[in-house]
Amino acid sequence: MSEPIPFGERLASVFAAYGRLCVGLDPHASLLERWGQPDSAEGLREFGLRVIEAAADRVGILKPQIAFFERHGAAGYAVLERLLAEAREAGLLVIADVKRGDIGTTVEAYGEAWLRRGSSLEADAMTISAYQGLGSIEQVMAAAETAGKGLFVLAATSNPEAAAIQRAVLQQSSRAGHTVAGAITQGVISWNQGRADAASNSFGSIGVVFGATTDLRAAGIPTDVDPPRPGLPVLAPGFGHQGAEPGDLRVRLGGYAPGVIANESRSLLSAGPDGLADAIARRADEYGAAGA
Ligand SMILES: O=C(O)c1cc(=O)[nH]c(=O)n1[C@@H]1O[C@H](COP(=O)(O)O)[C@@H](O)[C@H]1O
Repeated sequence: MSEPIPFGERLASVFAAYGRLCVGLDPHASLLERWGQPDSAEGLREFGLRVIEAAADRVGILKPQIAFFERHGAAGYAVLERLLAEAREAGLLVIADVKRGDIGTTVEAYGEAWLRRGSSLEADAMTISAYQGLGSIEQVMAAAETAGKGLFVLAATSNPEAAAIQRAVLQQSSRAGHTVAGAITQGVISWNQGRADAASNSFGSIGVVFGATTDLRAAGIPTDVDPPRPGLPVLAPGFGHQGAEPGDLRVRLGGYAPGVIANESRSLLSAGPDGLADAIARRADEYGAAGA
């Protein structure tokens, strides 16, 4: 196998070619109905193929939400395998939104499922939870980098219920006094900075998830900071349906803005199969016009 290109480098190329919009592949039952598709594996396949067709060459990043495929059991996973392969063949950077996490040895198996080169579920990156401690996912962070893959660690998510836990202040640890969200963010930044080739990379390969609607300062993540070096990839859902707009990006994300992947799912998918390509192109232009 050829030497993999680091995920952070691939992300930088995608930003340069297409900007930061990421199309969310979230086949909600209500959307399948609106698209005239059955709520079945066949419906998922048709829906997914149309989304990939509309996204390819208009944006550079696709985020399938795995729950909507898991609803259909093995048949849903079979469709997902095909869609992941089609999307990657179409040149899209694919972030599998799986939100996995567990003790170290088990979470390593999740990493192999979604990020191992040649796996039937191979994606370019996955979302992951550090609720069992950032140390529990270190092996996956290392394995992802070796394979040229990325990870997005949940830090300050977009759902309002998250605040009580994510804003809690650590009592004991080298990051005592930081919020949970702040400590995870700093841990990921430090990890990227500790890589041998950190200085030559524009982006690290390990990123975080910040909700675009989240008050990051209140979550203990100051945004009036110089962008970290290497840059921190930030998966930011919450644009579109959840209320954030392209023009808000710099204000909300501050020094983290350069690494932001702006995910939109329902706001784009609700344009239906016929209007989707135009909706994606229009929205990609809006991010560009907002200097975002
Ligand atoms: O990790 C995620 O992608 C995620 C994190 C988060 O904090 N909030 C959030 O909405 N998401 C996901 O982002 C997508 C948002 O969808 P829309 O609200 O329809 O744009 C869904 O797939 C969510 O599961």
